[in-house]
Amino acid sequence: MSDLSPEVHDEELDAEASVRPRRLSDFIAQHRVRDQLELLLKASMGRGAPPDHILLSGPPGLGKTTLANIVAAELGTGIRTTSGPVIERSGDLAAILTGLGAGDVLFIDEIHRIAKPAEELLYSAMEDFRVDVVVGKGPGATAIPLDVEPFTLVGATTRAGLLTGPMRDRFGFVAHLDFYSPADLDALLHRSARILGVPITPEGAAEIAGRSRGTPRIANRLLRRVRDYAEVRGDGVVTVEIARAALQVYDVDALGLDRLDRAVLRALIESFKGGPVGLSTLAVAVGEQADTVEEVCEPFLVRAGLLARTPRGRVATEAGWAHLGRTPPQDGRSGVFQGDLFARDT
Ligand SMILES: Nc1ncnc2c1ncn2[C@@H]1O[C@H](COP(=O)(O)OP(=O)(O)OP(=O)(O)O)[C@@H](O)[C@H]1O
Ligand SMILES: [Mg+2]
Repeated sequence: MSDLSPEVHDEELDAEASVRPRRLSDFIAQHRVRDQLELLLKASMGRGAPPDHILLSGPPGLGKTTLANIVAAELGTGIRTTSGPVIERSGDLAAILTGLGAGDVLFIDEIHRIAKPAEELLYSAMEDFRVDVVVGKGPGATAIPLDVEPFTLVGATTRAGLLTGPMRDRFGFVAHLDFYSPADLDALLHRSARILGVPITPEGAAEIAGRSRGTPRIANRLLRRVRDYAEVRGDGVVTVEIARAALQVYDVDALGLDRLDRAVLRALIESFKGGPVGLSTLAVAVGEQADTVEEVCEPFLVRAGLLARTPRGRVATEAGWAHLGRTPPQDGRSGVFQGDLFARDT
């Protein structure tokens, strides 16, 4: 996995923990979501009842897990963490639900990947704070109703579109996290550098911020890599020169694209003449899972205006061609995206 992938590396968990904000006031940017959450939490504490269930969606590394933990910290309650793919049988989920304390937060990561029977059990728990556990099989099976303490479900998903309607409807608060601006990431880098004890100049921080693909996790990761470089090849201070030299070593280009992003763009342009080409074909061309290309590379390539998703497939934009230093063919047959009416972000 590359340095720019927003997914978590194992050895990274400790490093992330040290800079992870604990309270809402430490959470950088995303002001709208922050304000809305603050209202929701304060109102519920005033009433002495747990807040509505909360759904957090957005690309990897933007702060969903961080916010889930912040919700519990602000409420002063316990938090139980699990994830969709882990809950295979509804019995697993029933055990978790009945073990919750009053007012606890249940955090289910990747909630779109929860198995169907467990999902149905979750409906009644979310709505009525009770679950029916079926014991036995066939005609002799009986449903035993069990009470669940009032709790708040915090669900996180990178693919809100994959959630079923009934599931989405049961969340009283839905927040979508968006990519961070370079200025936000700049503030985040200064905060992380302070916590890690890394001396950094304003220009050094700005250079890293601009190449972090709008993603806090990547900004923090690049900061750690640049710090390594500064300590080994410099005097420990992260300056703009050090940041540039280090990011070159780590193969991060001026827009923050990494090797896989560039491979996707290059395949699209060089192998498929700019598209349109289907996602799975494109994924095979770069030797990656379609999911990874769709969830990790594409959101950023689309946001950077280099690639567009159309009903006919993926196409490179003019900026995409230009980023690879190429001009799109002018024969009218190329897939250059001109911003047509049918473009949609699916
Ligand atoms: N708003 C923020 N302010 C400061 N740091 C942040 C913020 N958002 C995220 N981070 C940092 O980025 C890291 C990644 O965030 P987090 O683990 O919450 O992402 P995620 O959305 O849960 O990603 P995934 O979808 O991969 O689970 C955290 O360790 C945290 O340090
Ligand atoms: Mg997470």
